[in-house]
Amino acid sequence: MIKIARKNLAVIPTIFAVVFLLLQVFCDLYLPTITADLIDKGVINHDLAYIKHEGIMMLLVSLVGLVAAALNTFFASTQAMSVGRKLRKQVFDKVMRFSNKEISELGDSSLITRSTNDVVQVQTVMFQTLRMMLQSPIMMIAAIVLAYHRESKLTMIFLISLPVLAVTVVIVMSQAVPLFRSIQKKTDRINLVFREGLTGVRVIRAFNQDEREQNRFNTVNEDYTETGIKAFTWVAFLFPTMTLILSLTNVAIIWYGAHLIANQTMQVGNLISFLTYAVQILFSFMMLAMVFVFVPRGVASARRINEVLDYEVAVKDPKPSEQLRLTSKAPRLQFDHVNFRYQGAEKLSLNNCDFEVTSGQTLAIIGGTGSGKSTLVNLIERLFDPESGQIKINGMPIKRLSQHDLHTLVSITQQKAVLFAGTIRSNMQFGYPNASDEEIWHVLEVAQARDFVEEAGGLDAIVEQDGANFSGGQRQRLAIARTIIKPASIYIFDDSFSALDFKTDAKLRQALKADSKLKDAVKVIVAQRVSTVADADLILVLEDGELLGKGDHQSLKANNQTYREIIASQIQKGVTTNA
Ligand SMILES: Nc1ncnc2c1ncn2[C@@H]1O[C@H](COP(=O)(O)OP(=O)(O)OP(=O)(O)O)[C@@H](O)[C@H]1O
Repeated sequence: MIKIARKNLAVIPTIFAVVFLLLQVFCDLYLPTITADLIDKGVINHDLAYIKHEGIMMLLVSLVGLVAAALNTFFASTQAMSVGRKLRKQVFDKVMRFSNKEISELGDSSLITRSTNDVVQVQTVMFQTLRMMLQSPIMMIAAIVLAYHRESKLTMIFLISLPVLAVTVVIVMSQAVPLFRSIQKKTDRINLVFREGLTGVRVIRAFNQDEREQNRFNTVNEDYTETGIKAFTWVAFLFPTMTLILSLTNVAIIWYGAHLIANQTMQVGNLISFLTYAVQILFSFMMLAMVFVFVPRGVASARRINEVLDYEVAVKDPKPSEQLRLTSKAPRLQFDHVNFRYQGAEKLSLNNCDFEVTSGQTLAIIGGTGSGKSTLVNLIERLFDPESGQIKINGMPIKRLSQHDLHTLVSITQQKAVLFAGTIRSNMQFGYPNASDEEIWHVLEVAQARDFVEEAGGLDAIVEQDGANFSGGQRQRLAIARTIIKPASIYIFDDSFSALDFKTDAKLRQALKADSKLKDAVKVIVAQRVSTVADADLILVLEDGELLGKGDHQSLKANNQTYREIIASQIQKGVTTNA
């Protein structure tokens, strides 16, 4: 929490918040002194001028206290909101640098909770620190000193009431704080189940598993609710108990004070101001107890946020001194004996992968499911680094390029087409912000998407979240258009043609080949169908991470058993058209 405060609180507004707080505390503490004087010197002596003077003074002090409280609240709340804004941005920026590995380790639902709920908890603690947490101890100590100064004998009552209050707070907090901590984890769990239910809603219905999912959600929801009720029951118990102690303390002060007045060892004004100090002391104690409810929750949240911010990302940029600069050489992609294994896996997912493709060439990767095709293309994008071997683009090891430069060189259509809520134009400009309408229509035409985009209403047609208002094949074509609108050296299409019918697949590949912008680039096509890869310059045949064949269609057909088997299986199924 301290780390977050140090990094994110602006100095000047924080100082203002503290200064106004101190001013407010001073005014609050000064008021009982004026009251005592007003009664003891003004009322008892029937001195009207003094009463008037002290009355105006009280009014002024109250007014200053009020303005100071308002200004403290203003600075405390704007600072707390600003800390929240900064933290959300920092978490978002960090998550943008995460690869799948980091996201799956931390969990995407948990990341959402951390950037929303946890940030709100930290924000609340920041506000309360600048408002109450500083105010309560200062007020309490100063009020005890002033009360002692007014009437030392009466202060003895606090020797009983304050320890009783402290014991009550400790008992309640020892029960409530662990419960509040576990609420955070349970929020993650609710988000996870809710999210799975949302994204998998069609599958759940198709398998008639609605009831099972509802029960699963009910279980986590009830667990969360029960924990919340238990935690707040403890808090609910705390406040009436504290109010009772406060009232009993007041009764004791009045009772003992009345005796002292009767014995003429104390004045009435002193008793009244002492009572005000007593309320301030006990009220500050209650506020401090409140802070003890929020602080542990906030600290737990701050820890969860720091865990994200301090998370060591596996793929890092090279040191500036080791970084290579981008050059405008003819594109070339090389895999130099690359081995790759997923974390914790026994087997290599890519074994001794070695090939080279140059400017204008098309590399195709074919193989069964789980053979390592996506792994290979993800390595080009540096979603993860190889265990051994090197990947080079334009002769430069990609590990020595900044990720920004690498992503400038590579443009990819992922296996699952991802579109963003907006319009067709905004989705296309995501690939190339300066793209003109003319350029957008051109790539839509190459990607065989022109017809359905025109039908949908042109470039301003709405794209819903995840592209939900387009079919799987249409989404893929839009994703392909977005990939090729970006100027790059290497274009990767990871199984991007799978949802297209044969005719569209063939037309799209032909248009890609004929496109002048892509002419000199290296094209990498991942596919399951032989017809999609047949006209590539180099075809890699993968099976279980092993590179079983390398060559063009004719040579593989003549010499490679696995490739022949793939062709045979597709002819049997009637899949190939021109193999
Ligand atoms: N994140 C991951 N963690 C661990 N293992 C993984 C991960 N992703 C993939 N694998 C494993 O690596 C192997 C290769 O997977 P990859 O996704 O590259 O296959 P693919 O050829 O693209 O398959 P498909 O055609 O079904 O997409 C598979 O055995 C898979 O189980």
